[in-house]
Amino acid sequence: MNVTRLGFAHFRNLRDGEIRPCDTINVIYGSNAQGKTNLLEAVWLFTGGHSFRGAKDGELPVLENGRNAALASLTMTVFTEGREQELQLLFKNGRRESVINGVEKRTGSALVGKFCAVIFSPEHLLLVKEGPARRRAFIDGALCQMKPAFARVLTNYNKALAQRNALLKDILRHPELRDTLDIWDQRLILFGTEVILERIAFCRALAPKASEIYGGIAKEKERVSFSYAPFGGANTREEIAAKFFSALKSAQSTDIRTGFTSAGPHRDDLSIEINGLSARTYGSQGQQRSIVLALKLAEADILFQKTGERPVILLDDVMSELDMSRRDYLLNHLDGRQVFITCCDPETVRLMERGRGFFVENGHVKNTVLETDSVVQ
Ligand SMILES: Nc1ncnc2c1ncn2[C@@H]1O[C@H](COP(=O)(O)OP(=O)(O)OP(=O)(O)O)[C@@H](O)[C@H]1O
Repeated sequence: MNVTRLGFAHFRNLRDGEIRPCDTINVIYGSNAQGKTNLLEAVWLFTGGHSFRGAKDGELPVLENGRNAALASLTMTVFTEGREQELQLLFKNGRRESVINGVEKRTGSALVGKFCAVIFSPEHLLLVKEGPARRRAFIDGALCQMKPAFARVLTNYNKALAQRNALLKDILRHPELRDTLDIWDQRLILFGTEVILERIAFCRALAPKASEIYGGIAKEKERVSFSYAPFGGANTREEIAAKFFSALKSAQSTDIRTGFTSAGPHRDDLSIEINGLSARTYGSQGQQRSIVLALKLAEADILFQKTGERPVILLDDVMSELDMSRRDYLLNHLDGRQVFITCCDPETVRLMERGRGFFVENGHVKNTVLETDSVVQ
C-alpha cells in the first residue's frame, strides 16, 4: 500500500497544506521543532492507533492562545486493495471521527485495517535497551495487528494472572484457600500455552528475516541472533503445558510468599545477541538502533506475507548515530517499500538515489526537487 497524498489542516503546528509522496523513499527534513515528526504522526494516525508520542486526541489540534483549537483534520489518499481510497480523520472537541471513501464513521478506530504502517521512533530503542517487558510488548503488538483472536487470548491470560495473584495474597491470610489455586493454574496454563505457541511461531518467522535485514544494514560485518525459547525450548502444546504446570507447582510456595506468579509468558524474553554477546549489555548505540530497525522492517515483511499489502514504513529520527553505509542501506536498499524518514541534515536528501524530499519549516512543508525525481512544488 502507498500513500499518494496527505492533507492537513490545523494539525499541531501544520496549518494547512498537503504533500504528494512518492512510492519509494520520502525524506522529511528541516531544523529541530519545525513539524517533521508531526507530519509522520499524521500518517501514523490513519492506522487507527493512538499517537506514538502518547498525545491525547484533544492535544492534536493547533494551539491558539494556549488552548487547543476545537478541530483538526487530516486527509489521505492511499493506494490499497488495487485502487485509490480516500480516508479522512477529524479531531473534534477531543474526539476522533473518520470518513472512509465518503462514508462517515463515528469513531477513528473504524480505520483499523484500512491503512497499515510500522513506526520506528527514538523511544523504540528501549526495545533493546530496557528489560523483557518491551520485547514482549513488541511481539504481542505485532501479533494483535495480525490476529485479532490473539488479543482475546492475551486478555484472558492477563485476567487469569491478575486473579491468581490476588488469590496468592489472600492465601497468606487464609491458608485454607490454597486448594482453589488449581483452578487458576489450569486457566493460566490453558491461555498461557496458546500465547506461547503464537509467540514461538511469530519469532520463528521474525528471527531469520530480522537477521538478514541486520546483515544488510551492517554490511555483514556483524552477526545478530534472536531467540524466544520459553521453558528452556519447549515447542509442542503438550510439552509447553506440562513444563508450565511443573514450573507453577515448584514455585508455588515462593509465589504465595511474594504474592506474585513467577512463571509464565508474562516473564518471557526475546533474547538478542550480536556476535554471541547480549545486545542490551554490550551493543553500541548504532548497533542497538540497527537491531530495532531490523526488527521493525522484519515485522513489516511478516505483515505483508499475512495480508498481501506492504505496510508503509515510518522512521522518525533514525539517521543519527548511523554511519554512512547504514544510512545508505535505509535510503537505497529498501526496495518495494514506501518509506517516510525524518532527519535534520539536508545532506541526507542528496544521499538518495531515488525518492522525494520534503523541507519542513515552521509548520510549512515544501517539496524539493531532486536530480533523479523532479517534483512539482
Ligand atoms: N497542538 C500543537 N499546536 C501547535 N504547535 C504544536 C502542537 N503540538 C506541537 N506543536 C509544535 O510542533 C513543534 C514540534 O514539531 P515536531 O515534533 O514535528 O518537531 P521536529 O521537526 O520533528 O523536531 P526534532 O527534529 O526536534 O524532532 C514544536 O514547535 C511544538 O511547539
